[in-house]
Formats: sequence, C-alpha cells, structure tokens
Amino acid sequence: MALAGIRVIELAGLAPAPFCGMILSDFGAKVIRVDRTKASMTADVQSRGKQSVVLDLKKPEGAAVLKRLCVESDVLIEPFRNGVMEKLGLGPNEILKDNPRLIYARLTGFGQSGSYAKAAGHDINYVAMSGLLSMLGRHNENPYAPLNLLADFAGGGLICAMGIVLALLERVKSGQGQVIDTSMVEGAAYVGSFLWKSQNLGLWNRSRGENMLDSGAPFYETYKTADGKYMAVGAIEPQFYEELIKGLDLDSSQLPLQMSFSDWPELKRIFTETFASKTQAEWSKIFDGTDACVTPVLSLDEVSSHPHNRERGSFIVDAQGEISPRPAPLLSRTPAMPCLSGGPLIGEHTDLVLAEHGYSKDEIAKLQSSGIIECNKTKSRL
Ligand SMILES: C[C@H](CCC[C@H](C)C(=O)SCCNC(=O)CCNC(=O)[C@H](O)C(C)(C)COP(=O)(O)OP(=O)(O)OC[C@H]1O[C@@H](n2cnc3c(N)ncnc32)[C@H](O)[C@@H]1OP(=O)(O)O)[C@H]1CC[C@H]2[C@@H]3[C@H](O)C[C@@H]4C[C@H](O)CC[C@]4(C)[C@H]3C[C@H](O)[C@]12C
Repeated sequence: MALAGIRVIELAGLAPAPFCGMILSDFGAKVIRVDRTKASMTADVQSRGKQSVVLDLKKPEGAAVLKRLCVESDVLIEPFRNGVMEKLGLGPNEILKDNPRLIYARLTGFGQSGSYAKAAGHDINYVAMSGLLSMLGRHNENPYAPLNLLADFAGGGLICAMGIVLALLERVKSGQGQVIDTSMVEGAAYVGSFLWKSQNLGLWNRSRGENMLDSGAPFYETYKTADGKYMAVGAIEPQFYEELIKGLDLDSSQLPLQMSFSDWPELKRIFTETFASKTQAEWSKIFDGTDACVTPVLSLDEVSSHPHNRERGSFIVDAQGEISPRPAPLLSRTPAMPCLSGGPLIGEHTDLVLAEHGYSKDEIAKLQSSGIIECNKTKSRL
C-alpha cells in the first residue's frame, strides 16, 4: 500500500482527526491512537486498522512516553485547541527537537493564530466563518449546514491528510519534518474556492436559494416520487435538459424556457407534479442509460446494492457486517486495503506498542501500576 512503513501517532479527538488517521491507515500507515485513561468507551467510529494506547499525558511520565513514541514515528496528529500541547510540554519545539523528521500535524477549527485560536467550536462554526454557510440553504430559510461534512471532514480531516502526504513527499528531498497548521475554517473555504472564483460567471448573483446550484433552478433539484422517495436532477446543459424533458414526457414547446429565472418557480411546480406520478424505481428505469443527469437519491441502506456501486465494489462489509465506503481514490497498483476486523479496544495495544518502542516488561508494569498507562488484556483483534 502507498503508505506502508509510515508510522502515525494520532491523539484521540472527536471527528476530524479520527478521519485523518483512518485515511492514513486505510492506505497502509500504521496508526496508533493515544486514548485517555479511565475512558470506558471511545468516540472514535473511524478507527479501523488503528492500534490503541492509553496514556495519561497530564503526568510528566506519560508525556515522556509520548515523546519517546514520537522519536520513532513519522507523523503526529493533534486535535486540541491551540496551546494545549504546549501546556503539556509536547509542543512542536519539544517534539521536533528529538525527531526533526517528524510531521507534526495540528488539526483545529480556527488554526494556531488569530483571536479565535483558543476558542471552542464545532463544524457549523467553522463553516460559518469560512463564508460557505451563508450560501447554503433554501430561499427564505436560515443558512443550513450540510451535516458536519464540510469543515470536519472535507476541510479538516481530508485537508490535513493531504498536508501530511505533501509533507512526507517533501521530506524525501529535504530529510526534514515540518509543522502543519490545518484550520478547518480555511480548509472549508479552500474546498469552496470555486465559489469565489465563479462569482463573475453570475452563478451567485441572486439571493440564497435562488441560484442555479443552490436549489433555485428546477433542473438542479430533488423531487419526491410516488413512493415517498426522491430523484436528484442535475440537467444543466441544454442537451441534457432536453433529455430530462423527454424522460418526464413533457412538451418543451408548452414549457417556459430553461434559463428564464422568473419562470423557475412555475417550472419547479410542473416537475414536482410530474415526479410525484411515478415511483423512484419507475423513474430510474426511465432515466437509467440516458444523459438526463437524473439519479435516485439512495439511502445509506440502499447504496451498496445499487447495480452501479455493486459492480464497482464501492462499499465494503466488515467482519461485524457493517457496510461503509471503500477508501477513495482507487490506486491501480497500490490500492487501499482497509482493515475489515474493526477498530481496537481502548488500550488494546498499550503494552505491545511500548515494548516495540524499547520499554521493558518492568517499565511497563511500573507505568501501569502508577496509572500512567492502561492495558486492556482482552485478546488482540489486529
Ligand atoms: C459525534 C460527535 C462529534 C460531533 C463532531 C462535531 C460536530 C465537530 O465539529 S468535531 C470538531 C471539533 N473541533 C475540533 O476538533 C477543533 C480543535 N479542537 C478543539 O477546539 C477542542 O478540542 C474542542 C472544542 C473540540 C474540545 O474542547 P475541550 O476543552 O474539550 O478540549 P481541548 O481544549 O482541546 O483540550 C483537551 C484536554 O484534554 C487533555 N487531554 C487530551 N488527551 C489526553 C490524554 N491522553 N491524557 C490526559 N489528558 C489529555 C488535554 O491536556 C486538554 O486538557 P486541558 O483542557 O486541561 O488543557 C460526538 C461529540 C460528543 C460525543 C459523545 C460524548 O463523547 C459522550 C459519549 C462518549 C462515549 O465514549 C461514546 C458515546 C458518546 C455519547 C459520544 C458520541 C459521539 O462521539 C459524540 C456525540
């Protein structure tokens, strides 16, 4: 796999850092998640393929263990707000001193500087600060965050993973590590670059929810079907729009022009009424194999069995029978091979990992009895 041989330490976080760690693990890196002591359950649902070490970083001996793990690692991912790592004596200066080749990846909402750097926040706040939230939502409704996808994952975990891969690539030439400052505000904004760059195209001239791609246009919308499901329509170009009209069995000479903004509400009404007359399966049958850009809106339960996704093996099933997306993208020679046996138990690999980093049995026992580390003796599943 592409990242085979890369060793990553991921300090346990909420959602973005676990995603970043999962991507690296899926593509072959060895990822060790550092969990807190006295945690009975993990909030990490993106933990497949990772190992878990329980370490009390607030104790100097615990911080010393992390430092030692970092000496033989390639990447550290830390998801705390600015200043937390420095307070623990684990800031970049301390850690990179002992391993200048380390990639020290910081994944926060507001970044490492600026007046919000130390403020708490969640995805919705970062998307709001990126400018994107102001553009999301239907006409006459409040802005609406698309789950926690934009900042936590697209602008956060994924952008951070890209930064790590770039830094690893650069290290081949320079032999040096570096610090990555991933701000989810900036990551989300960057993902949205098209919105800034396309302003002169007139795509966003109207108010929220009245533009072509923000649910304003009838040909870029979802429609409810007779069985309470939905179809997604993305027929922008005239030749594709024509196919849409044909599939709906409408007469274009009786309809307003596609690009007549003032007629969009009326056109939407007609499409709504038409789509409501057949089931999703019936519409799929009509539109499959055409260029009308009409697809069913599939639920998470339905995606893996859709013929197209099934043919490509786009979803995987783990040992527990859970379905999830196959890692993307597909690399032709060295594709990702996600671990199907699930995530680790908290502290499942503490003693194993410490032994691998040169700790003797006695040292491990001492750290355990003083509560600096915790070992879960349940049989290893990795
Ligand atoms: C699914 C829910 C997640 C939703 C995602 C949400 C929408 C997001 O947007 S996630 C993105 C959040 N933002 C960031 O990550 C940006 C950077 N980070 C931060 O800004 C902050 O970390 C923070 C604001 C997110 C949290 O602030 P906090 O004050 O808590 O933390 P920090 O200031 O960063 O400091 C950390 C302190 O911890 C110490 N530390 C860390 N590691 C160790 C260690 N190993 N040993 C000792 N100490 C350690 C560190 O030193 C700091 O100490 P100080 O403060 O003293 O300096 C999920 C959201 C909630 C989940 C549920 C919940 O957790 C309860 C259950 C838990 C159970 O295990 C699983 C089920 C739960 C119901 C769980 C379910 C889901 O996961 C959630 C609902």
